[in-house]
Amino acid sequence: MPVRTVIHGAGGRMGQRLIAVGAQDRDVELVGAVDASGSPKLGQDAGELAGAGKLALPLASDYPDACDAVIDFSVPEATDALIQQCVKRGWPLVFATTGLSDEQEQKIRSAAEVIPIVKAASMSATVNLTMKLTEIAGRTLKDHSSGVDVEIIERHHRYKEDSPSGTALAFGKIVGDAMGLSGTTHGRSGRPGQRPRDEIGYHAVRTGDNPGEHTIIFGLLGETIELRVAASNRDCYATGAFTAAKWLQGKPAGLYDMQDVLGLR
Ligand SMILES: NC(=O)C1=CN([C@@H]2O[C@H](COP(=O)(O)OP(=O)(O)OC[C@H]3O[C@@H](n4cnc5c(N)ncnc54)[C@H](OP(=O)(O)O)[C@@H]3O)[C@@H](O)[C@H]2O)C=CC1
Ligand SMILES: O=C(O)C1=N[C@H](C(=O)O)C[C@H](O)C1
Repeated sequence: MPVRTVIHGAGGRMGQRLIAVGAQDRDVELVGAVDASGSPKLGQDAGELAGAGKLALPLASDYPDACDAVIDFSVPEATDALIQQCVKRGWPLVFATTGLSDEQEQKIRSAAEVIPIVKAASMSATVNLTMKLTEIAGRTLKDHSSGVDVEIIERHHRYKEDSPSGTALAFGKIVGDAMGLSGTTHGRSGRPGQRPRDEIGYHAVRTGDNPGEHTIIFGLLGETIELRVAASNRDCYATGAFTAAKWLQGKPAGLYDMQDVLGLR
């Protein structure tokens, strides 16, 4: 049976790609396209809006009566209402929105005591594989005699509102845990002095229509290793989100991530 899926944030850049990718997937049935109650796009056919042809699925601010999973790519402010719905109805949730407050993060953790949730800053398979490689690099280089400087550069489109990206922060957490680095700096200017050893530097670039690119630099004395992963369009995130929605079927309540979905744990 196809996984009956609701897309939350269906009118957005990612939402439209989810509609287009989901419409082509025989193991998925799109049963809801939810967007903000004030959106001027409400009532439009989600398939036509996504350039995927008519799907008889109007963009709406409310949910259908039944579904097997909700996939969310929206805004942090929508988190409360979204998780209330999912918890009330017992619906599994794939949560992809980034830039949450600590309070919103806590609400997701509480909801995961009741329903199964996959939450990941990136749904892309190659980004998640790069996270595994980053962990290995961090563990391997942790005690290198020359010292190791870790800098994370992320590039995204001009419309992105949060910074650094959720994925850059996730890379930073992985490398920080692996190497015991506790400090952070965001860009540098003026005369900050010599680079402290225990800090991770984040650099957020915003240009054009870049769908997402991350480089993790491990700088030693005498050599450098860089791990770089780049999307050429948004479909890697959409495909990963549907993989997660299928994986969630029959799972018990809990907070999972794409490392669990992809067997990378
Ligand atoms: N984890 C991952 O793999 C990825 C995560 N992301 C994240 O996904 C999020 C969305 O990105 P993107 O698609 O580019 O952003 P967009 O701004 O294009 O889309 C957000 C959508 O959410 C809608 N929205 C706003 N308020 C609500 C609400 N209360 N209920 C339902 N929908 C609402 C917006 O409607 P309106 O325009 O009318 O306000 C818009 O259609 C970001 O946080 C981004 O970082 C993005 C790509 C990959
Ligand atoms: O806003 C985006 O576009 C993206 N956001 C996510 C993030 O903040 O990490 C994932 C991806 O890089 C695209």
